[in-house]
Amino acid sequence: MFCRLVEDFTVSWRFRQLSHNTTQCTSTSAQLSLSALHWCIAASMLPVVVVHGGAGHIPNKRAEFSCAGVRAATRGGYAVLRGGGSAMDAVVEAVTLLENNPIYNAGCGSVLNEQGVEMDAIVMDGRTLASGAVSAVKGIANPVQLARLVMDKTSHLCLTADGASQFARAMGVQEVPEESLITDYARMRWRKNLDPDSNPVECQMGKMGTVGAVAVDLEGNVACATSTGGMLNKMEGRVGDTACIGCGGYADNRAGAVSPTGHGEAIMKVTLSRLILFYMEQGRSAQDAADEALVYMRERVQGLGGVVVVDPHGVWAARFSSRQMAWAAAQNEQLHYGLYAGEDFTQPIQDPDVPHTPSQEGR
Ligand SMILES: NC(=O)C[C@H](N)C(=O)O
Repeated sequence: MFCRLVEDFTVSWRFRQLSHNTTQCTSTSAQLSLSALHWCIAASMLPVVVVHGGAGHIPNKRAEFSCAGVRAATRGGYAVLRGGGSAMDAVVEAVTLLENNPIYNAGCGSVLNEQGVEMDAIVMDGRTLASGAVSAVKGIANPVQLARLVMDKTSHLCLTADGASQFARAMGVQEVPEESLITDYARMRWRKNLDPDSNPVECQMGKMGTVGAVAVDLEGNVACATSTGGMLNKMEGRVGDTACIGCGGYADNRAGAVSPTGHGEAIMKVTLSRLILFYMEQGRSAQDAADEALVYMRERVQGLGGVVVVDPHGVWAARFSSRQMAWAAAQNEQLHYGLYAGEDFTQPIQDPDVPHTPSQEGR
């Protein structure tokens, strides 16, 4: 509807130029006020969804699967938005698809600790600042959907461990056998990590794989969702950044939305998601705010990670300080994606997914 409106004003492609230099508006033939112009520019950039599949060091053999998965999840989230769905519906859809994909450290594919799989997830709605989270939850396929139920059906922000499981049962969420969430790869990494010769930092970096999404819908509402199995070999009951508001995600229609990935304890120390939105409130772009916060996290607490960010007008960024982060974004019927710093490949969203070899694969 918004796009059609922009066309009705017959200003077509010039809006793209004008979005970079609004002072040119005096030369446009359309008689629009500056605020109407800004509104139309913003509307022409909506909807948008940006997804990540975890920051870290992704083994070459898994890189293309990781990239294909974020592209598929982005298409899923974008279809929801194009059908008039809310930003919240879109991020939950995208993260559900990623939780169901065994390549990531979330839902099926989660890393193991001594207790098996313990998962964290969060959602946040930028319209009202409503949020829901679960931590150390076991035996369910889609923690992100349980987090949404916490938001929608309780007066609390976070439920943990057994309490979260009881709530899931009360809500009729189907329990799944733990075995169905454990992949051979997760088992292999767990065993390798127990090896006295293993390097725990390397093990962690090889299996980050948290998933997350941010979106702006046609109404200009923002939302975020993040889901993870956490850190390999974490202590039983460890609550990571993902379940903590302002750390593992934040969304506010007045500023934007963020979903992070990386070393959870570092993310929590700098409240990474809220820090990025704070920088945006000070006037920084999504990209500059993300870069500044990631530098701060590296310098202040030696933490590496990555983020996807949107502002309410649909300006987005996917940034990371780790070696890689699989990410994808959809906007204006274009799919963007990348894995290494500086990559931004594009293809029309309706084109069939073509397996793509990341440019630096094999390094
Ligand atoms: N892979 C990750 O991003 C891990 C997650 N942030 C955690 O610490 O639980």
